[in-house]
Amino acid sequence: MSTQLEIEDISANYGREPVLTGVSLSVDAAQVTGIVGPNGNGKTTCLRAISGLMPRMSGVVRLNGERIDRLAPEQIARRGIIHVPQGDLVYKKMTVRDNLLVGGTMNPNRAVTADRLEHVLTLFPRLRERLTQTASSLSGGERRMLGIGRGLMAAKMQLLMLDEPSLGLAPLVIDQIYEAINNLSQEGLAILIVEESVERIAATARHLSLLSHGEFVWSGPPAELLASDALAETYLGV
Ligand SMILES: Nc1ncnc2c1ncn2[C@@H]1O[C@H](COP(=O)(O)OP(=O)(O)OP(=O)(O)O)[C@@H](O)[C@H]1O
Repeated sequence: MSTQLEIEDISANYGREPVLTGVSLSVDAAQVTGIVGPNGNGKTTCLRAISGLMPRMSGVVRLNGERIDRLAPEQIARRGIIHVPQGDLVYKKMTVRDNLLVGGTMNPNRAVTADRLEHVLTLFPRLRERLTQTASSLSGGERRMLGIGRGLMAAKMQLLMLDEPSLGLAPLVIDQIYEAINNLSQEGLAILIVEESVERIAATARHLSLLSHGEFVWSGPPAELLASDALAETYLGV
């Protein structure tokens, strides 16, 4: 399995306090990798560091062996790193179709955009049924699908990063979102997901890393984390 993304010894901060201290991680193609851990421990910051959104950081980020940590966010996006942030950042007054087309504005031509649109609508049939509706009329789950779908309109996709894709959704909708994630992974995409809950991501991820106070304190297969009372008690408060 080829390694798509490697981060090495990343430290980052917003102000005086370090938020990440020397974290390293790799993400393989055709696999789902998860970062889990309690709120406020640096999970989102980790994704932001990969996307080039952390001006105060050190360490190395490589995509397919090439360093990208000195590139601007838009250059990193053009290399194929898709970052779907937490919350549903959709344009509420625009239709589902137009929201998706916004995701394809950097594409080289219309044929690529048409191809991507068909891919997204196959992945999320609900969006096909609602193409001409405004985003404001969608349910929470449909809005989440639209946010992910907009990211997937990009011409180049090397790594998909999702920040808490299940947040605030009903279990049935979470299952649908994770089914789409599984399909994307089977198509060969490397996927990195931040989730607070280990249970939510355990069946999908091949590998999890547990972030606590800005450091990875454990990495391994999800079953190992679920089976460890000591890890769960110490770091997850369960
Ligand atoms: N823009 C910012 N400016 C200053 N501090 C920030 C900023 N964003 C996050 N922080 C702080 O950095 C720390 C890590 O936040 P981060 O969002 O990465 O954690 P998280 O594990 O993803 O938690 P959550 O799931 O709640 O987003 C927190 O203490 C947070 O308050």
